[in-house]
Amino acid sequence: MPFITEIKTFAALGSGVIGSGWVARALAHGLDVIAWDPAPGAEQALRKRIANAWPALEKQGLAPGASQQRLKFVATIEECVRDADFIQESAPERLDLKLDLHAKISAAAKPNAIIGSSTSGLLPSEFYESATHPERCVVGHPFNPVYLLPLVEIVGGNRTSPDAIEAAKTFYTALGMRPLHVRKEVPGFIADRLLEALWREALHLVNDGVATTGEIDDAIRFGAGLRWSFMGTFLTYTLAGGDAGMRHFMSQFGPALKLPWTYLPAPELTDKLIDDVVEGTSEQLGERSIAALERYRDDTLLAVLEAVKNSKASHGLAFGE
Ligand SMILES: NC(=O)C1=CN([C@@H]2O[C@H](COP(=O)(O)OP(=O)(O)OC[C@H]3O[C@@H](n4cnc5c(N)ncnc54)[C@H](O)[C@@H]3O)[C@@H](O)[C@H]2O)C=CC1
Ligand SMILES: C[N+](C)(C)CC(=O)CC(=O)[O-]
Repeated sequence: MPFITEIKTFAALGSGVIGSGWVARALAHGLDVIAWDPAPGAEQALRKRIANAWPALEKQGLAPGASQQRLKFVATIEECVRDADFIQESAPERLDLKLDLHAKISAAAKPNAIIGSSTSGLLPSEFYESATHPERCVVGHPFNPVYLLPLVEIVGGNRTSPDAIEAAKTFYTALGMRPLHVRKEVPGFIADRLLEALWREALHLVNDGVATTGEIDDAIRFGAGLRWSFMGTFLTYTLAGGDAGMRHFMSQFGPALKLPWTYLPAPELTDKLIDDVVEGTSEQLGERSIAALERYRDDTLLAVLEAVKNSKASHGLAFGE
């Protein structure tokens, strides 16, 4: 039986920070949404969060027929998923809770409706262990705020079908997102593995009295953070190697990885690792020269700076705040 890819009804289980973000995105894309959350007052809190997100979604542009009125809040898991074409779970990050919840969700859902979990890093093979039709179960890990940030990491478990990954990609793309298939099932996936490393170091810096949280945030938001909005670390460091690119960068700064700059153990800088990094970034460069990519970087940085400045001014803030 083919998976459902024409989605009219979206089910959201768990309507906290992330669940409400999914609901807002789905409503803005003109879907009917059914939500469930066991907390007292959850419906009111959800509707308040959506109303708060709506002006940004209106600025971005709503799909025809999009309306906050198309949200229905129900009292049981079964009512939430029974008629859904796509199901997204955003419950607390606890393995036992998700294991139990997915056994119930998948038993009550249409057998060919894709089920996605927002988990930040738990393994789908583990929490979909008791699921009915586990071949349609995936991770769809979003980023906060879910209704604006495009990235969604898609991860399959050991029983997920490749067609389910494709169906999830199709749906998330239709929701205006940028799916990234994480091909190996590893804890933390790709993005949180990176973010957690930064987070761990930031906490060490605070703990050691090196910097305040504000100073650390300044170190990110006035430097690499601006670059990261449009260029990842590998291409950024390719440019940091000058005309000689990544190979020069690796020979100059590679040894610093062995200095105690961070508390994380560094990988062995084997020839294979260097070659893989050089080849990967060469592929990313494509036909573009370093100079052309520098112009792209500079133009984009200026545009981002201008955008950040204008947006802050409209909120009564100076650029340096
Ligand atoms: N907060 C973040 O920055 C991000 C979180 N995530 C993931 O999204 C998921 C949800 O996290 P948040 O929204 O941040 O948490 P949250 O605490 O804001 O919301 C969790 C919601 O789940 C509800 N809940 C409690 N027990 C439940 C159950 N048995 N079944 C269904 N819902 C239940 C709670 O009432 C609450 O409304 C987690 O798996 C988390 O790892 C993913 C990306 C980013
Ligand atoms: C802190 N976190 C692990 C929940 C963060 C995420 O999963 C993604 C994000 O929005 O940064």
